[in-house]
Formats: sequence, structure tokens, C-alpha cells
Amino acid sequence: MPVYPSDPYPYDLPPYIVTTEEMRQIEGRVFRAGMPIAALMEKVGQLLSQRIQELWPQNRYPQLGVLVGPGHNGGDALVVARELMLRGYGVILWHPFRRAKPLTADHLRYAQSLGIPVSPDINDLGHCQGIIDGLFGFGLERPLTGEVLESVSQLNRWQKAVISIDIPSGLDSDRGTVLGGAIKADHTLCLGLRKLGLMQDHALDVIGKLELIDIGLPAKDITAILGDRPPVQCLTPALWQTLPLRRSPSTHKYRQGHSLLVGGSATYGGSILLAALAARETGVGMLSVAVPHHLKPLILGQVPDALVIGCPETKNGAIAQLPGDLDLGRFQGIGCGPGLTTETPAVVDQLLDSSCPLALDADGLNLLAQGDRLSQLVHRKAPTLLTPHGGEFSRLFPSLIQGANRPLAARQAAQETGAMILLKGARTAIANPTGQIWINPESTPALARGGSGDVLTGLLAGLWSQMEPLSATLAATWWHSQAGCLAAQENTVLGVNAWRLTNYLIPALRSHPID
Ligand SMILES: NC(=O)C1=CN([C@@H]2O[C@H](COP(=O)(O)OP(=O)(O)OC[C@H]3O[C@@H](n4cnc5c(N)ncnc54)[C@H](O)[C@@H]3O)[C@@H](O)[C@H]2O)[C@H](O)CC1
Ligand SMILES: [K+]
Repeated sequence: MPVYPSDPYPYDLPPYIVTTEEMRQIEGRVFRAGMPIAALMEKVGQLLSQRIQELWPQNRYPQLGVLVGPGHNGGDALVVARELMLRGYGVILWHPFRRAKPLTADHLRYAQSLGIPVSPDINDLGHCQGIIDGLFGFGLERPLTGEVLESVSQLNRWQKAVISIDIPSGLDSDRGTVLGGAIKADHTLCLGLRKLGLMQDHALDVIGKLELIDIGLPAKDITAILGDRPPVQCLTPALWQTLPLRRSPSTHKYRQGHSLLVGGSATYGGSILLAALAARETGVGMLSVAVPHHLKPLILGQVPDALVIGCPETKNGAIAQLPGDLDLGRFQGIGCGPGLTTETPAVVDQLLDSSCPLALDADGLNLLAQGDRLSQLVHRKAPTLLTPHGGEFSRLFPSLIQGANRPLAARQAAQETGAMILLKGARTAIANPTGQIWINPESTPALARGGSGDVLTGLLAGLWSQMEPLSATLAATWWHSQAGCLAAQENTVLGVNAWRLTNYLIPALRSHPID
């Protein structure tokens, strides 16, 4: 599992993520406009063959097994098989189906006329160094069963190098769920546009490294189906350019935003400190941190540039209330939750009643889940962001089946609450109340540890005071994961504790050219 994409996505391609139906409609426009299906299949096969030769040089992968399905995924695979054979690879086909689509049947017949062996027995591929999976693409209609399922399981047991064409066979191209069984790929060469099923947390172990192959889909056909505001898209490096890096020479600290962080307790003292360390890396003009009184020295000691507000505290060392004279109208971005505990709901109520842009995380979310706070959220006028991980999301929205399709669950939650939802995970999904979704395509398992979320909350609070809330949320998410990837690259996937992550925020930013 690469901790840092060595060759990230070709971001010059549209960052859109499509459903099966949208892909079919886009390709349908291309075919109706005159592009012969056979021509596109041949083009796709050539592009795939070139990439596979780069990934699998013939001297290291002399023998290749090619799984040929009954549909056009199988057709793609047959073009690849033929082209690689002509370039000197040894190729053997596995095709256990009696029927195939006409185009696929033609390619199969031609491959056989060239002397490429075909076997219905998967064991005849046991000697191959690499397996090319052209069983099913987005046309999979039902779970794999019988001999096909057994052969896929056998193949996975071999643990050979596997490249899947478009989608690992057996994976649902919308939900990313495994239908009966699925090929476990090292690489998935996705054709044209990313499929929604490939951008789901639970699909990651099956798809391996996801690469996008540009098959030349005209932008006009994509826009005709997806519209000008594509429903689902990836975060991209373009977000670096949106950060508030351009400042007027005459600016002053009061013009660079004032953020407030609220949290901390005797039980969890470090979370709010991590958030504060991250917030100040955003360059926010002023940073205020409201903590229980006893934590004030800790914050001041580590973040002397912050204005630390010592709050009255409960006997358990949590914030009892925010100071009565605290004017929340002074802040353009508030992050509440790291280390807060759920002892004092009044703190969250006070923030919800304010007209401040508010990001709720951790115990701020757990308090939101109590009583009718969540149902009242739709009446809040100021921008609101909820940043749950999976467990918090399930507590907040028990009726939404996020497991099957987390991005769509996040969208539904955003539309129900009127808040932006940032559903954290391996592929964090951000949804806004207008129904748009952004998915972060690049992250690292190194971030799966306590404190990472606090760092994100700090970035959000700091950027919300300097940028439009949605842009700030997208940029913070991208920045956070890129810093994690860089930290993992330099310290291994074990070395990205939250404190070190805060120290990688600026290096990650600096390592990308800003126009
Ligand atoms: N749209 C195009 O013409 C192009 C598609 N590309 C590639 O082709 C696939 C999509 O092709 P399609 O034929 O629609 O679907 P599949 O190849 O996935 O095969 C579906 C095929 O299999 C049968 N089937 C479905 N489920 C099962 C099952 N569980 N067991 C057995 N058989 C099953 C179904 O009846 C169909 O006949 C796409 O992913 C691309 O790889 C090209 O890239 C460009 C042209
Ligand atoms: K496939």
C-alpha cells in the first residue's frame, strides 16, 4: 500500500467521479456521434497495452494470463492480449463463458487465429507472472457465482500481480461493494472517468493503486451529462492555489481573520493543543483558544501567539461555560470539539445560537446528536460544518446507510441538516447542502490515529476565517492529507503522529509551486 502516491492521478483530466449510468450515457453520446464502439475498444486496448508494458516489462513478466469476460471489458482485454503477444509476451486466455457480446466474440476468434491459447481452466494460468483482469467492468449485473467465483478465489489465493481493466471484476461500480467475490488487484486502470465505486473506503483493498487512463472522452459529452456543476468530483492539487497565500503589503492582523477554538479538558488536554498548533499554520491573523482554566498554561506554553481564554470549569475539569463577556461576533471561524467532553451541552448550544461560521468535531458532534439539536441545525443561518468519522456519523445519522455508499450518505445528511458534512475516512467525502460531493483521492493510512482529526479541525478553523467556507473546507482537507502523505514518505507510515503532522503542514505547502 503506497503511503504517498509516487505518480498521482493525471490531474489534467477532469476530476469528475461518475456513476455507471452516467458513464453509459457519456459513452452513448460518443457512439451516437459516430465513434464506432470497435474503434473505442481498439483505442482503449492500445492505451492499456502501453501502460501495462510500462508496469510489467517483458523481461520480468514474460508470461501473462488474461481473464476474458463476456462483455466489452473482455473485449478490451482481448485487444490487450493480442497487442502484448505481438510484442513478445507469452499470453494465455481464460474464458469460461459460452456466450459473449459480438465484438468480444470477434476479438476472441481473432486471438485464437493468431494462435493465442484459450483455456476454461484457471489452473492453466498458474505459471503466469502477471494476470490481466478483463472479466467484468461496469456491466456487472449480479454477484459472481459458481465456477467464475471459485476461479476468482483461486486467483486471489495465488497472490500474483494483477492489473484490472476499468474496475476489479466483482466490484459494484457504484457502491464499491464486492458482489460474491472480487479480483484483488495491484493496479486498477480506470477508463476515462473515475467510477464512484472505486472511491469508496471499503473498495480500497481490492482496487490497489488506482490510475486513470485518458480515453479521449470529449468534455462537451461529459458536461452534457454531468452539467456545469458536476455532482461528484475529486479534490485536486489546484486547491493549493486557493489557500490565502497572497497578502496585501498593507495588511494587518485584524484583516487576516480571527479564529476561535473551543475544547480541551482534564481528560483530553492534548487535542485542543494540536488543533491550535495547526490553526496557526494557516496564517490566520488572530487565534483565540477557549479552554478550561487549568489548561491555560499548557496552551500558552506551546502557542504563545494565541489569545488563550481560561473558562470556568466543572469539577471534572471540562469547560463549564464560555465567559459571558466573550463576544462570538468577533470571530469569522470557530472550531469546537477537540477534547471538549460531553459534560456541558450549554457550550455547544451557545455556539449554535451564534451567527458565527462553526465547525463541530469530536464531542461537539456527540453533543449535537443529543436532544433535538441536529433537527434544529437546518434553521441555523451561519455556515456550519460537521466533521464526523464513521462512528460519529452513525450516531448522528443512524438511518443513513453510509457503509454502502459513504459519499451519498454524506450528501443526504448535508441536505437534511443544511450543514456541510465532511465524512472522514480513507477517502474523505465532503458534501454541501446543494448536493455536490467532493472526494479526496489521495491520503495515507498513516493518518489513521488519534489526533489527526484535531489537526484538521485546527486547519478548518484557521482557514474559515480567511476563505469562503466551502473552499476553506476543501483546501483544509487536501492540505491535511498531503501533509500526512509527505510525513509518511519521510518517516514511514508508522511515524505520523499528530504532533509531527502539524510540523509537516508548512513543508507540504512549500513543496508545491504556488503561482
Ligand atoms: N460502453 C462500451 O461499449 C465500452 C465499454 N468499455 C469497456 O467495457 C466495459 C463495459 O462493457 P459491458 O459489456 O457493458 O459490461 P462488462 O464488460 O462489464 O460485461 C457485462 C457482461 O457480463 C454479463 N454479466 C454481468 N454480470 C455477470 C455475472 N455475475 N456473471 C456472468 N455474467 C455476467 C452481462 O450480461 C454482460 O454481458 C467497461 O467497463 C469497459 O471496460 C470500453 O472501455 C469502451 C467501450
Ligand atoms: K475488470
